[in-house]
Amino acid sequence: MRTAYSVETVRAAERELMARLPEGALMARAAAGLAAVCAGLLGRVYGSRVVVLAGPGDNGGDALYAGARLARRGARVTAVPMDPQRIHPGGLAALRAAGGRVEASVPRRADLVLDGLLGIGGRGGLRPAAAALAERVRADALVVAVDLPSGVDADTGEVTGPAVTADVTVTFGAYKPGLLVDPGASRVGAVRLVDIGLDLAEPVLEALQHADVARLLPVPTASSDKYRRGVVGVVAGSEQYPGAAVLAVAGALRGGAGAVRYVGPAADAVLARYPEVLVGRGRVQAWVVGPGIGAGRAAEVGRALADRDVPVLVDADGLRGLDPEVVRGRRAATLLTPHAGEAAALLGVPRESVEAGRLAAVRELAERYGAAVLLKGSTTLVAPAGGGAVRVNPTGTPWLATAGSGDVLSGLAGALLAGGLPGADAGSVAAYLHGLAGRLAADGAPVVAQEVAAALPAAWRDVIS
Ligand SMILES: NC(=O)C1=CN([C@@H]2O[C@H](COP(=O)(O)OP(=O)(O)OC[C@H]3O[C@@H](n4cnc5c(N)ncnc54)[C@H](OP(=O)(O)O)[C@@H]3O)[C@@H](O)[C@H]2O)[C@@H](O)CC1
Ligand SMILES: Nc1ncnc2c1ncn2[C@@H]1O[C@H](COP(=O)(O)OP(=O)(O)O)[C@@H](O)[C@H]1O
Ligand SMILES: [K+]
Repeated sequence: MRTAYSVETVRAAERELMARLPEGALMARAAAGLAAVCAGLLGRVYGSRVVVLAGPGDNGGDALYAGARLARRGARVTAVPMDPQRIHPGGLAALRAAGGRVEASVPRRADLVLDGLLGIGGRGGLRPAAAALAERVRADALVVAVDLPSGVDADTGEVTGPAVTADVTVTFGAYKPGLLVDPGASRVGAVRLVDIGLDLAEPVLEALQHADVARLLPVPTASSDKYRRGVVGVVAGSEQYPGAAVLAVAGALRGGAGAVRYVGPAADAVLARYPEVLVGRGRVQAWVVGPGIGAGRAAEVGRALADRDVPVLVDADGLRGLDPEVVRGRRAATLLTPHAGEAAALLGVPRESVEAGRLAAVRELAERYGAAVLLKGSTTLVAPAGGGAVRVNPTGTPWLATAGSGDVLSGLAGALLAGGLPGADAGSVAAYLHGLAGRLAADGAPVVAQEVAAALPAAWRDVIS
């Protein structure tokens, strides 16, 4: 599991460690790690041109000390302060002692730019002086962000004004949520973690890895039969959108359900493609309600939710006007799977504010409905019902933004619910496999939803191998 920690937790761990170490030891560790990554990126340090954008706090200090290390190895290092009156004194002295220079404006030529403007102490978008420096960074230089790209909120990934876009981010002690959640995540480039010895408490964000998913996947045993493996009931599709039913069923079959039971007006289309499907109501171990059902089918959603002891996944049209009290009153797991537009409608806010603040939105929905919530999109997030760490999906590809791929995800997550996984596990494991299948199926070219479903067995095998 990859874990990310809040600024508050990182600061507490830093205080605890600093009390036991000589002054400056932590910054020295950070700077040494940063300089080592920069040296690796440069290849040849001697004679290279390095620009240090130096902010007023310790982030600037890290960058200046790293610049000093590179200068000692023969790099031509120029520091440009954001505010000449407020620059890390120790870092500045070290850089000067190593032969580095300080200039008021960004030099025209650089091989590598260190963004040491703001780290975890940054609040809001870059102020004008910092923004002006960041904008002058030449596109042909490698940009290395110190701890995080300046202008990205460390706790949320929000970007509320100008911000740096890095090729590589060297982060210290722990991943911060802002490095893993969009829009911040799109600005970090490759992330390198430098261990500085922090002893961290609870993470606020976590990302499953192959081994975690392999451990969670339900696998049949000698005593399994189709009922024990789990029957998924799929309430999906309409005369207008029969394909949604076929795709949700495809996801459920490929998700390891013992059987799939289809309820709705698209049975002919479903059976033509999947003769193994049962048609009509009956006992199930989880319901998937909503993909492509169209408006005005609230009664069917209500019927599934009223089965309070059976897990239910609600997606797409099923989410319209969903009553928090009904969901909160359930005993079995409920998993809601909105995209940003559907989440915005549930929260009564504009879509843009969900996209700008994805973590806050998914947490708010999980809290309001007392349910696990999977927020789809460029960084899919899954919040558990009772609070606790949010999962961010590390697989996936923008090629998945294709009609019907969300229907496949619903069926897949429904099968995992039927297999006994709790809501947030079912959602995050489904997102992981779905993302991996999307990558395998796309392989750099356009993909359609059916192909994502067809690639699920390959994704599954990849995870357990
Ligand atoms: N924690 C750890 O374990 C370790 C931490 N380390 C390092 O310390 C970094 C944190 O340092 P930090 O606390 O000094 O804050 P930092 O990010 O430099 O920024 C604060 C300054 O920025 C300013 N400012 C704020 N917002 C702004 C804006 N929008 N636009 C412009 N200015 C803005 C703010 O000014 P003010 O708001 O006070 O006017 C203040 O002066 C951390 O990221 C890591 O690199 C490592 O050395 C070792 C281990
Ligand atoms: N930019 C993106 N990057 C990665 N995945 C994305 C992106 N945009 C959408 N997706 C994924 O594509 C799927 C689309 O689902 P959804 O919006 O419900 O579409 P549909 O209703 O047509 O199936 C989701 O799994 C979502 O996470
Ligand atoms: K930075």
